[in-house]
Amino acid sequence: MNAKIVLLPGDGIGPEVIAEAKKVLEAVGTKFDHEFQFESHLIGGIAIDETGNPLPEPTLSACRSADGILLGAVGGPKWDDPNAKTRPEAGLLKIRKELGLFANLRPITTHEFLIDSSPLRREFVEGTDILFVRELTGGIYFGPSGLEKHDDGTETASSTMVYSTHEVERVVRIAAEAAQKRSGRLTSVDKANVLEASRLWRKVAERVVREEFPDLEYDVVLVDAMAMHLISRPSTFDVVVTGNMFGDILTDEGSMLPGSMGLLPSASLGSDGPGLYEPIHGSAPNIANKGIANPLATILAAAMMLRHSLNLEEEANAIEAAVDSVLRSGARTKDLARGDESTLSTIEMGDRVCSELTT
Ligand SMILES: NC(=O)C1=CN([C@@H]2O[C@H](COP(=O)(O)OP(=O)(O)OC[C@H]3O[C@@H](n4cnc5c(N)ncnc54)[C@H](O)[C@@H]3O)[C@@H](O)[C@H]2O)C=CC1
Ligand SMILES: CC(C)CC(=O)C(=O)O
Ligand SMILES: [Mg+2]
Repeated sequence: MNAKIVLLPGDGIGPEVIAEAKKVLEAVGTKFDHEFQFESHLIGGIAIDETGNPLPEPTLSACRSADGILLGAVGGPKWDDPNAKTRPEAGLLKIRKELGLFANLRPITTHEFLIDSSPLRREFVEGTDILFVRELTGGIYFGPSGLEKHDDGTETASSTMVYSTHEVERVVRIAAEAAQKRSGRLTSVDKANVLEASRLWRKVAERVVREEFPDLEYDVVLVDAMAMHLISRPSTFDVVVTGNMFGDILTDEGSMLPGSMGLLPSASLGSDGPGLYEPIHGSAPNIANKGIANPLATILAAAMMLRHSLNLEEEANAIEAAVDSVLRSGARTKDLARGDESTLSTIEMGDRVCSELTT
């Protein structure tokens, strides 16, 4: 197959992990006889530096005509000035919105061969296999916001959580369909005891499940309690659907179940057009340019791209199997190593996955 893949390396460790994922995609292309054409474009802080815009028009139009989009990460202290006209993160929010990518799939699975990399005790972590479905183009990251300056020099700022019936319906359907294909359990997470937007979320989610997916085992959990249950009984969850900010926070927390943010990929999907695939982590400025970032989340995001956007299931499985086998062999980047275990660099880890694929 011929496919155009747009790479958006971004900032910090973004270019380092994207380089490894590209290498793995090239290895898969050679193994399965595909022609992947790669085009790199600007997003985030580097795009602000070069064009003044965190999502320049050429980037957006290249993405619109792509078969799949793979993103590293955006942001960093260089662009953190609260008085700046724009921020790197605005580019990421805008591309998600412009491409209509309302459903963000974030799988969290633990494996026997990685259990010792988790900071949590084995008995809590074992058997975890959760698919988070995070709403991605609504909620508090997209509602009206403002900053008011007062005469006495103080300020008032606001960010508003807004959800409409349609936004909840469509993401709950995606989650419910995924649950039907898995263990048939769906949990919706909200803060309906306090937030009006969550009360609408809960009402709509319950109706969609009752009317369209009556066979699912369905429950609702408040987000604060979910933060606890995610650690104390993660293996009891199957598919979890939640709003934009709650999903963002809970999945970073959930990354400690397998042991590192550097392991978790994500797929952002809309009703049509290309999907966008990225690790769940950010630009990790504290480890950028040191050659120690874990590239596996981005490599696994590339596998999700092959599966969901290019319909290449066998190729996606091959990447996932190669990653499993490399980890099973004991290979660890610094984030996963315990004690004085020896560690691989970002590039060495990418190389190990490639050679596993080609043997
Ligand atoms: N999707 C994106 O582009 C995202 C961007 N950000 C941005 O990233 C910047 C840094 O944010 P942080 O809060 O520090 O979150 P972060 O996710 O970049 O890093 C959190 C911690 O995890 C570690 N980490 C992250 N990815 C890793 C990897 N692949 N291998 C090994 N260790 C890894 C980092 O070293 C750090 O200690 C900010 O500007 C933030 O806005 C944050 C989250 C998502
Ligand atoms: C806009 C992003 C920085 C939000 C985020 O942290 C994420 O999508 O994981
Ligand atoms: Mg996040």
